[in-house]
Amino acid sequence: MAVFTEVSAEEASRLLRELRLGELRELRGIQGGIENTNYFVTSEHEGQSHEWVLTLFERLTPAQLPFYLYLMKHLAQRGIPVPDPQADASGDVLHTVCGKPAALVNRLRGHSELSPGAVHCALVGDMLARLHLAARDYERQQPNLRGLAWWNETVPVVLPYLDPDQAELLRAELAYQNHVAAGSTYAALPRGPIHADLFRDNAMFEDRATGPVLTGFFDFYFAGVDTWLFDVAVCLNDWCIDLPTGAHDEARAQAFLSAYAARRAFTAAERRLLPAMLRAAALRFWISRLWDFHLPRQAAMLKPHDPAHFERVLRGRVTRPLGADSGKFDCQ
Ligand SMILES: Nc1ncnc2c1ncn2[C@@H]1O[C@H](COP(=O)(O)OP(=O)(O)OP(=O)(O)O)[C@@H](O)[C@H]1O
Ligand SMILES: N[C@@H](CCO)C(=O)O
Repeated sequence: MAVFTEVSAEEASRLLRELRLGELRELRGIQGGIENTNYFVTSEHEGQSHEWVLTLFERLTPAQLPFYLYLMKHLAQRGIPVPDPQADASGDVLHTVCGKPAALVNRLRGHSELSPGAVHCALVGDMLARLHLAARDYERQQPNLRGLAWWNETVPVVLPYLDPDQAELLRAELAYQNHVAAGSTYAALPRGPIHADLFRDNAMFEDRATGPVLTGFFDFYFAGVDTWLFDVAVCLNDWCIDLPTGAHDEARAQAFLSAYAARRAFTAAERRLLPAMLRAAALRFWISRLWDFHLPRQAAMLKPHDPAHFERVLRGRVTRPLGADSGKFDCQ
């Protein structure tokens, strides 16, 4: 469980009172997650029970948080199923709990699908395109704080922990990504607010008689303004791979891309840079996992993610680009 800060029932009750959400009935630390402290909260208001998620932000600052919280509100108001941050009497959605910046959002129904099929990937592709389009008129600006500038800063910090072969791959890939980002095709990529961390464990589904239904995306705390293609690549590298090997699953990748493109057609620049962005997305999570693994923080119980997984994914994206097996890949 990633509980970095213990929240008492008194603290949680105080927040519920401030937000006029009724009486605390249950407070439970959440297993999973490595960035923030999360609790499930149940409140009772006028005889009705309500489920919430309380997040205490451990690394993000109060200056960075309004971008994420108001983005979630913006999307929720446009019908994208995402948690809606609850406001106090003066309309503020950023609160303080145990001296930390905190937010309370509605709990999404359903469960994560950790072994997705093509049908789940298509639902995610469709909703991701809807999210990109719905966020176009979001006015706050904040870059992807885990983008190229952060990779350039962090690679020298993690390099001393790597063997020569890994260090060579990391240095070479970073140089390649700096080169790609300096080019005119990259400059032509459409951009806007992106989720930037939309892994299998950041979406919920409900199983209905007619098939799975996507009940929402959550964990927007790595969102930022960046290329839409980077978001697409992050999803392809997680939802549409065989986890043990990191290899693409072409049926799932095709389902994801076709559903996305049915909502928003990919541009010529996007089609050209998809292989490079798949490498960028693998590099991003290899670096952050190396950083979390070798420079860990204190937590009541914390399982860092395995960095070797994204080293494997990156090697795969370099040596076997998407479509290499079938000879063709369609993201029209
Ligand atoms: N709004 C929500 N509705 C339902 N469940 C949620 C919600 N927010 C968080 N959870 C649950 O809490 C768990 C941890 O949350 P989350 O993934 O946001 O952790 P984190 O530490 O903030 O981020 P990360 O995934 O980046 O490590 C999730 O796997 C999910 O089960
Ligand atoms: N999704 C990330 C963790 C949170 O950023 C990973 O799997 O490394």
